[in-house]
Amino acid sequence: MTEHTPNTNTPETAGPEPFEAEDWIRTFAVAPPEHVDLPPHHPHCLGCGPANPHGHQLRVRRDAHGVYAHHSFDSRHVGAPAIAHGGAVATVLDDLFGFLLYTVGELAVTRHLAIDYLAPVLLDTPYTLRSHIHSRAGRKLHLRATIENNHAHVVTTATALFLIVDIDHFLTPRHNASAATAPTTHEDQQGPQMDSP
Ligand SMILES: CCCCCCCCCCCC(=O)SCCNC(=O)CCNC(=O)[C@H](O)C(C)(C)COP(=O)(O)OP(=O)(O)OC[C@H]1O[C@@H](n2cnc3c(N)ncnc32)[C@H](O)[C@@H]1OP(=O)(O)O
Repeated sequence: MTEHTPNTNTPETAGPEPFEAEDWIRTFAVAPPEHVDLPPHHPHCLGCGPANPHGHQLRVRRDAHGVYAHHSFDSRHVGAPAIAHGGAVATVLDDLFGFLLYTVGELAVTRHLAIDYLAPVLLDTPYTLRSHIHSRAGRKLHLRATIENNHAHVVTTATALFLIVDIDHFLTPRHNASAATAPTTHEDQQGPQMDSP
């Protein structure tokens, strides 16, 4: 059995401030104006936190259709040479989806995220990211997003299922994690099973 060794890459940055969830949820009370930067999810958010030097510091605005951002990946996000790592692209898209919550006015979290990498996302290259709500059914928000280059070519598309949660989801995350140790996944219900060795 391999002994677990601690991650030594922990950055020496200040950790998040005490979680001010009540303040954060209040920002949902008012529909934000269009074409003005929306507030980050919180200052240290990996996707959009301005105080996270290792994050993407995404700046997102609302328009009539949903939300959008102009963004470039850089050498911190490299996967194959000169190409953004697929996980970095997924991070940014997941976070972009999280900004649609300002247009919903309710809290929600990612349950399912699917990405089609249609063409490489190049480093140091400007892209426009767009996201909108495709449909809503009760707690289920079905979301869509694209990444487009300056020649109007769509290089990535994504869909997500976000589920509306109440504020307790964020106030008691450890409780929620232990409560979900044996979840039924959608694949359990519908998808193919891995063969046993
Ligand atoms: C405050 C400041 C910070 C707030 C900051 C917000 C920042 C956003 C940042 C970006 C977003 C993130 O990274 S969010 C972080 C990453 N995500 C997470 O940590 C979420 C972890 N997962 C969970 O905690 C849980 O699974 C929940 C809460 C998502 C769902 O649990 P649940 O409430 O028990 O839901 P469950 O009953 O299983 O499913 C609800 C319904 O959805 C359906 N359903 C479930 N999965 C699927 C699926 N793949 N495809 C279709 N349908 C599905 C079920 O069949 C069911 O339908 P029916 O029977 O009802 O019809």
